[in-house]
Amino acid sequence: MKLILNYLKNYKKIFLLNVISVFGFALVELGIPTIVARMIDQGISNQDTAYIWKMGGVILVISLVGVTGTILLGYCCAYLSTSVVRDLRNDIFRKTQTFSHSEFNRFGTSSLITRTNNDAFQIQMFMNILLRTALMTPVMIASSIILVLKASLRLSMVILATIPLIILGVIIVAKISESISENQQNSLEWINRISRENLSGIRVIRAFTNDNYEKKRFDEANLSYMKYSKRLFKLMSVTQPIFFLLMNLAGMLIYWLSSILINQNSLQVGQLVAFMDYLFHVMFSIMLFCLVFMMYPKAQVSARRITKVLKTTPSIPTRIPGQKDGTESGNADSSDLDKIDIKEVRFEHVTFVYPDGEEAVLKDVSFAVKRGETIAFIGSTGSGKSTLINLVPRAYDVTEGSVLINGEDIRKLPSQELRQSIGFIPQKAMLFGGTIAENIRYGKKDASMEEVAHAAKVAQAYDFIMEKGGFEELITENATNVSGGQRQRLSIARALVRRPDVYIFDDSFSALDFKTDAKLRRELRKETKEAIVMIVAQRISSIVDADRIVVLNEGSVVGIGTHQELMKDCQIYREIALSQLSEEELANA
Ligand SMILES: Nc1ncnc2c1ncn2[C@@H]1O[C@H](COP(=O)(O)OP(=O)(O)OP(=O)(O)O)[C@@H](O)[C@H]1O
Repeated sequence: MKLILNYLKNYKKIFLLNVISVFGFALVELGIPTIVARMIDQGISNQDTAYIWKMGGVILVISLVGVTGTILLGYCCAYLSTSVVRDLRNDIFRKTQTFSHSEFNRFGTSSLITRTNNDAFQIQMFMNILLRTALMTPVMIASSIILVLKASLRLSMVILATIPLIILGVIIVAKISESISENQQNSLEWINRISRENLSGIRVIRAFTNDNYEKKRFDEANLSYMKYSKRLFKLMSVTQPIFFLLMNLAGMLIYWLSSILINQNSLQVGQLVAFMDYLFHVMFSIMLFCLVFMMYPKAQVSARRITKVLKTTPSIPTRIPGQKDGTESGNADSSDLDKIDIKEVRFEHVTFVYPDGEEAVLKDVSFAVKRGETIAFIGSTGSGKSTLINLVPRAYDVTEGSVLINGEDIRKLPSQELRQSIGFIPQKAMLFGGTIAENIRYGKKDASMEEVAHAAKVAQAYDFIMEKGGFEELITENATNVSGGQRQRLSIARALVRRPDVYIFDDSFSALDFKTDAKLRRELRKETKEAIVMIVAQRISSIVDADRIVVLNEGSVVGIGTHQELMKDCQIYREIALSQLSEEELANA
């Protein structure tokens, strides 16, 4: 509720219109029965045709006001609920943009998608009902009760006795449905996760003929969602008939009492008709109120899940261009950000433990690299190479020790400005939907066509781009129309076009053939002469000519030096090298 009110504040005028239309609607709904009662008791009983015509005219005018009010109410509700949910989705999206890897790991991608889409939709549905009924229901209930009391005190007792029963029932139903709704949302998250994995991993699933296994996994999640949805529907299907039964019983009691009162001449037929109308309005308003109450737990669960995202403080402050801090919205481009002129990257006794991990993945790592130098990292899988280079763009912050940029602790530098000066080529090349040119320009939004083409040439991507039909060729979803090696070369071009101070290649040449790898490195050397180059590689041939090679073993540095120095002094490096190249090849390296 607090979440909705916070966002509603931005739409005060429409909200006011919403309130006015609610009162208009209530006036019409309650005014007509009073006039009908008069028509019966004064017009029909006395056969006063003129009076009947006059009252008929009043009913027509009031009905027209009612139609206008209803249309206006519908418009305001739709406008407010869709606008608030759009703002909410934007804020969730902007907030997640400020998250560091730790927050992404904590929430999980599927959960963030469910919160942005489904939870926000639940809020929209709830708001739509809430805005229609939250104001109208109390107005209708209060006015109807006053009118009912005025019409007949004795008959009113029946209604007044029924209301507490209904309210008690609603509270019980709301309590029961809250936990069911929470489980239902969690099941939906589960379905989303399996769907995502299945759609993106379809090739692996097929290759391992695990279609049936995946089907079972999906069925399980789907069944769980169905189980909780069924429970909610069952609850509703029991609640509604009981409510109507209660309403009919009250109606029967009123008719019975009325017959006695009419016989005693203490009630007129017109009054009874109006009374039944008011009774209907009281009950109907309470029913709408019940609906809000029943939807409330579900919306509350969604609001709680969304608030959790919005209230999360990123462990590494990230300023999105145009935003003053991590929460405000902004539309500025990354080119509006200043760049940090990086001249040196230094690791001093760096130890790192993942937020959800127990053991240190990096232990007391120290090295330095300056402009114009290439530093490479090698080691067995899981030795901590990717973790190490991810500390440079502040995907995570160190646990102990420090990473220094130009002698200053990285934690004191604004992360976005720092990232502006880094060209990161991840282990798993990621391309976006759009043209090849757009994908390369992702590194520099205002890059000219010459710059794009040059980057593609250096990355050895130009020839295959031409063969594919040029830079305007579309990359399909999940980049299925380019091979693994082509994907890597495009993501290298994307970093090159940026001309950053620091290049970070995380095993980015692994899918290239030896010839292309060698040619690419030759071209890269010319391009990155003035920059800091950090390369993670599995292949010795990719790093032999680096100025310095850091050998990692279980998170610790076991050797630093040139290829020749390490061949002499580092046992682990020698073993890796000899497992890949012959003595002769190594001697010529
Ligand atoms: N997000 C994470 N949370 C917890 N532990 C992680 C996370 N990412 C990696 N690790 C662990 O950290 C260790 C180092 O992983 P890292 O990816 O840095 O190794 P690597 O040397 O790059 O391996 P590879 O050559 O296979 O890519 C591994 O034991 C891995 O399981």
